Amino acid sequence: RTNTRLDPAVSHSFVYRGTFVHSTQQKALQILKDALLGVDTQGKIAFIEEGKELEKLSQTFGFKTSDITQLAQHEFFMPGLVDTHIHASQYSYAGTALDMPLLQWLNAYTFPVESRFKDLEFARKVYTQIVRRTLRNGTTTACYFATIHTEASLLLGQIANNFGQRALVGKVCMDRNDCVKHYKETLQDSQDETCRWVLYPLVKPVVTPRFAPSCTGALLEQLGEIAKNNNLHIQSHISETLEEVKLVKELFPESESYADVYYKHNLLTDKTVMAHGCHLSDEELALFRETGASLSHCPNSNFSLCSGVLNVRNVLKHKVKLGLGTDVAGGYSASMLDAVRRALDASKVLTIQDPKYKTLSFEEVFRIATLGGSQALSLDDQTGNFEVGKDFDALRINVAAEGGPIDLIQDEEPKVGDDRNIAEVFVAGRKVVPITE
Ligand SMILES: Nc1nc2[nH]cnc2c(=O)[nH]1
Ligand SMILES: [Zn+2]
Repeated sequence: RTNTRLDPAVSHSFVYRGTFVHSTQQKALQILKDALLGVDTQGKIAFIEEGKELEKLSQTFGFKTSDITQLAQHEFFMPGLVDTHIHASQYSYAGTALDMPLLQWLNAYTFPVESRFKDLEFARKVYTQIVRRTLRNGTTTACYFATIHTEASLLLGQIANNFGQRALVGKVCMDRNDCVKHYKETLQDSQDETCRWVLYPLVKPVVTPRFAPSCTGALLEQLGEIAKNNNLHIQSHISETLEEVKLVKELFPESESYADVYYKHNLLTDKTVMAHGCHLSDEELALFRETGASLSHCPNSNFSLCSGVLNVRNVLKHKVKLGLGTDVAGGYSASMLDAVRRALDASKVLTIQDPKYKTLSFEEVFRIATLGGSQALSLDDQTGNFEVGKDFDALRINVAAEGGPIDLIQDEEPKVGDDRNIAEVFVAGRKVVPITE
């Protein structure tokens, strides 16, 4: 299917004036009032400067005052949210089946549902719904797990691209599954199928060993090779539960730690994102730092499956790159704003357990959900904040949205909103929400 809406030739340059909120390396939350932001025909940020520079900017970039869209008092732009870990294939049962710990949950619910993605019509239905839902919730970049089925995984990439969502899409690899015996593949198939990929402007492949217990050492070895030879992104799970850590110790007795299993197979690189990491040791975090690998914090999932609580302060202390993830359907919500709230809750749990633990501020979590996520996915040269030269991935927030969840009482009050406050979503300068098809 061709989609003229996504043809770069039809996009126009534009300018907004008003409040812009984003994160930088120096400041967790920077609020730019009365700023002018221009987007070029390639969807990139051409300038972001103070309103008083209007004269100079309009001359340099050749726009008229009448070309500027003025934001209202109760509106602002923020960077798009980056979901660093989400299972698109598990969306059909999100919000159910959270009554077991991880390893039982995988066998009882996950593997049987994922087996169904051999059926492309089922895949199309679920994948269309998850892309629409996450876009409406402000996820401009998603790092997806699909299933072991290549055709369906390619379809997910096509759907994300057609709706205009930036995405990494992973065909899941697993050659070990003793519980749902037909839901696995041979080593050779896993390898060959991983190498089949169609390129879209917004969508890239990500090498995806499910996690160490689903893979033989030989498969991990091959996937590490493929990633290295093609300079590909890598994603998996690590140290989500204690039971899983114990299992990995038994399956890979020659490795010093869970992180060492991935490290030995060349799967910890500066383009790797590992989900969870709740039970990683300081030595393992140091290995992440050394290799440039990152973590995806998925607090809703960690609470829902009673897996653990990630000590984010300790991760940041080790200077490991960190993003936020929904981990649908271990996490019951596909909303990154939910992930933000749960990340704050997780941090407060640690403070309740130890009053000396410094709770994360909402500014810090905002940064992890935007700039942090882009760094965790090694996409921070393209997205994550409003720096000149990056793509314009942005949410137009209306604090006083009609039918929204909050009331404006005093102008400056910080408030917690939800998807009803997300009026418009832009990816690479294209308006992708409201969805027009
Ligand atoms: N939460 C979660 N953890 C996993 N570990 C291996 N597979 C999965 C999965 O599908 N979800
Ligand atoms: Zn997961």
